[in-house]
Amino acid sequence: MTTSTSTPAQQDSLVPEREEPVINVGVLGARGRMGTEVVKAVNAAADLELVAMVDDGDWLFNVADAGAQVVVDFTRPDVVMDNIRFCIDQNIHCVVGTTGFDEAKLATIAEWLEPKPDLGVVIAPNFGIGAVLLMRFAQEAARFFPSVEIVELHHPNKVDAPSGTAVRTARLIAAARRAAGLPAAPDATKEADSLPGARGADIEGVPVHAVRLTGLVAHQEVLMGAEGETLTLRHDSYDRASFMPGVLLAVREIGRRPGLTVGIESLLGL
Ligand SMILES: NC(=O)C1=CN([C@@H]2O[C@H](COP(=O)(O)OP(=O)(O)OC[C@H]3O[C@@H](n4cnc5c(N)ncnc54)[C@H](O)[C@@H]3O)[C@@H](O)[C@H]2O)C=CC1
Ligand SMILES: O=C(O)C1=N[C@H](C(=O)O)C[C@H](O)C1
Repeated sequence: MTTSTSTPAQQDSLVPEREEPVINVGVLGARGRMGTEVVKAVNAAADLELVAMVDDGDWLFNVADAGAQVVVDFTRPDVVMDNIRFCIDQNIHCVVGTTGFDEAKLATIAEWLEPKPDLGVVIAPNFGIGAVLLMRFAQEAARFFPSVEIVELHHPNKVDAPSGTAVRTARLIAAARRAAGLPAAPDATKEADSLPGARGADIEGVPVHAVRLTGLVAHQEVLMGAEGETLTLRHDSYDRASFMPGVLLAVREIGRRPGLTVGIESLLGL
């Protein structure tokens, strides 16, 4: 069903030591690239029970009927809000890897959660531990470098561009720069003599470039420059198994984290 060569132990490297009751898990987007990997990882985890696999055209109520306590969503940006609404209505915790969230959508989800104080939604643009660390390192370094650009590189079937990770990284860098009193690079992507698009997308003053290439999975570089030196931070996901420890951590933790959590940094103790 998948091409991953990782072992269950590798996929479950953040498994807790303590004994916990089994958690019933439903997967939305179960036949997709990520959903397939999640199904495999949940099946390999002794403390998780896969109770429902739902894909496009399937009956969404299957997850509720099957008694899912946590749903994992890797679907599409245009359907994920409806899925989250459904899960909240059904009192099911939601771990969401699907991309495409802006502040307005996050605020809507927080509103939906208000009357359900015990329910949790975790939305993470990237569940890869290395990618989360890259974002943190980029934030740390941002105030020391006047120039910064992001290059994200993915498989050619990716639905969105730029990636959710690149958008979040750019916003975190921009916030760190503002906090340090650095100016946003003025019109960083709009040089007078450039072909439109040649300087990438402008996200809060950070140019973001998206590469789509057969052979790639998910990769990101943050390039920072100062007089006479550059710093390059790079992360590579060569296999979708790399996202699974983060996904399983969120599935196990969400019952203890009511409300909306964006990113898995807090779950990792960062
Ligand atoms: N947060 C993270 O760590 C990661 C996030 N992603 C994101 O996850 C999303 C999915 O990526 P892939 O798995 O590569 O896409 P994919 O296209 O392989 O899979 C999406 C699946 O969702 C299904 N689907 C569509 N509408 C549905 C609905 N209403 N209900 C249930 N299933 C539905 C599709 O039929 C498909 O099987 C994208 O937004 C991607 O950016 C991908 C990798 C890692
Ligand atoms: O679609 C993908 O593949 C990925 N999507 C996420 C994103 O948009 O950031 C995470 C990772 O980059 C893989």
